[in-house]
Amino acid sequence: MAKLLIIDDERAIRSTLREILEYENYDVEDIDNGIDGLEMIKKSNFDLVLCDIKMNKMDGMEVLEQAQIIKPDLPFIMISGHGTVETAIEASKKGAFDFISKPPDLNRLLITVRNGLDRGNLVTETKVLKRKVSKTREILGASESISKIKETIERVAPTEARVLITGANGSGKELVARWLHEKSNRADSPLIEVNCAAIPSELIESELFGHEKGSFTSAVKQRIGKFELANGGTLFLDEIGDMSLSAQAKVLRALQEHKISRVGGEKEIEVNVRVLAATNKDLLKEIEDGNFRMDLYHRLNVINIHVPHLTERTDDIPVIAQNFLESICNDYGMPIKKINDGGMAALQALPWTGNVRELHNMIERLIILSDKVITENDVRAFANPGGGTNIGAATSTQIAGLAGSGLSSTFDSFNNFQDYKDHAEKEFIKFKLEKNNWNVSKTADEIDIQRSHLYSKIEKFGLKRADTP
Ligand SMILES: Nc1ncnc2c1ncn2[C@@H]1O[C@H](COP(=O)(O)OP(=O)(O)OP(=O)(O)O)[C@@H](O)[C@H]1O
Repeated sequence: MAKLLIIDDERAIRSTLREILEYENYDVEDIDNGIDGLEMIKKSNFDLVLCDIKMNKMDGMEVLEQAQIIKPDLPFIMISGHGTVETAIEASKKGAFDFISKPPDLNRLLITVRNGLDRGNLVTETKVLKRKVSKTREILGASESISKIKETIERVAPTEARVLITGANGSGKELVARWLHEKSNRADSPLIEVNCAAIPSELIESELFGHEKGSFTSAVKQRIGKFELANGGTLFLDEIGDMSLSAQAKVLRALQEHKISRVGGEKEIEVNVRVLAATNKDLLKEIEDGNFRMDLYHRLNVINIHVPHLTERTDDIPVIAQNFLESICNDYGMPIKKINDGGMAALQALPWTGNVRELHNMIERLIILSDKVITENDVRAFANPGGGTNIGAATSTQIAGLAGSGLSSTFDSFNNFQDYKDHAEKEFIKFKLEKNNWNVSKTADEIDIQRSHLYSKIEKFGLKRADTP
């Protein structure tokens, strides 16, 4: 039964409304002033409020305004004996659902209340649905390549085909995987993600297939692996190019036989899982170098979706940037800022080494640091300090300065480019980790790479906190 509150300082009006509404089976409470009315709104869950405009202690418009802060979705119907068009407009501008005049017309009152309640339900339902899909952001962009990707998703999602999603970091591979799952017949079952780069190679098999208690030193209790957890649904193997060869052999067997066994277990367990995989590596090159199994590659690569680099689809930047701008401003609860034409053109000209993820971070930075209108100067000034977007920022004088500052002897100690790059990368990561007290998430955010990548770099360079043995 819907719960209604009447706020009106005229006793006769309160009892008339109450009688009519209770007759229609609504649960009604009433109060003669706005201050107590607001207290009641705070404490109880009303579905709708009917509120007089002209009241002594607190004006109805003020009640409406304050109620909107406490319960922004609560529908308000304003009542007035002085029903003028102006008042109605003012009330609806402030967020009232509708307006009725005194003395209330029975039919109009009932229809307005019913509509108000319907609207309230719709708002709640929409919020619930939005929350449900919130992890799957719309794939923005209308470029030819993005339109083709969307078309392929529609076509391939409802099938059981395995899909290998390729593309650079932050280009949207995971988003594509999410949509393949959402639009599949498995959408009601789980989508389980495994970031193969984030898991040390000795633990990946246990992560994927689970383990029996006591199967290795730290296996203190039985563990269910991701293949089993994804049963009936989809398993997304992200960064598959970083998976160890022994784990690859086991994944291959699971794909061929639809069976797995837990580490240290004898039993074979049947699994019904659709596998999607993603990588930023060139798997054919990895095969050539002996790091990836050819047979697994063919199993995974039934359909290939390649997500191009953002610089190959700069036409999409305005639409993505505008969407990010609105959603971030909304999240911060601030008025939506604007990007002027110069600012947008400057965004389109950046190198976007971190792709759409970097664009998102950049827009967030611009919202925080710029004034109402984001200009070309703002884009230049706040281009990513940690990533590669600041290309051109180091002047020739600065470079000359570096050469004269003793760095030239450092350069000299490296014979090849790769060694120097590794050294520079290692020192940079070490510096940032130490600066952030080895908070990996914070460091990953600051230097604009995925946490999983940071973990694999830490492993690759054998980095350790100064205080660990
Ligand atoms: N076309 C797009 N429209 C809207 N948002 C996008 C789009 N492409 C990517 N994003 C957003 O950019 C961020 C990075 O995307 P995602 O995680 O899918 O990239 P990825 O290629 O899987 O990255 P990585 O290789 O680093 O794991 C996410 O927040 C994602 O929602």
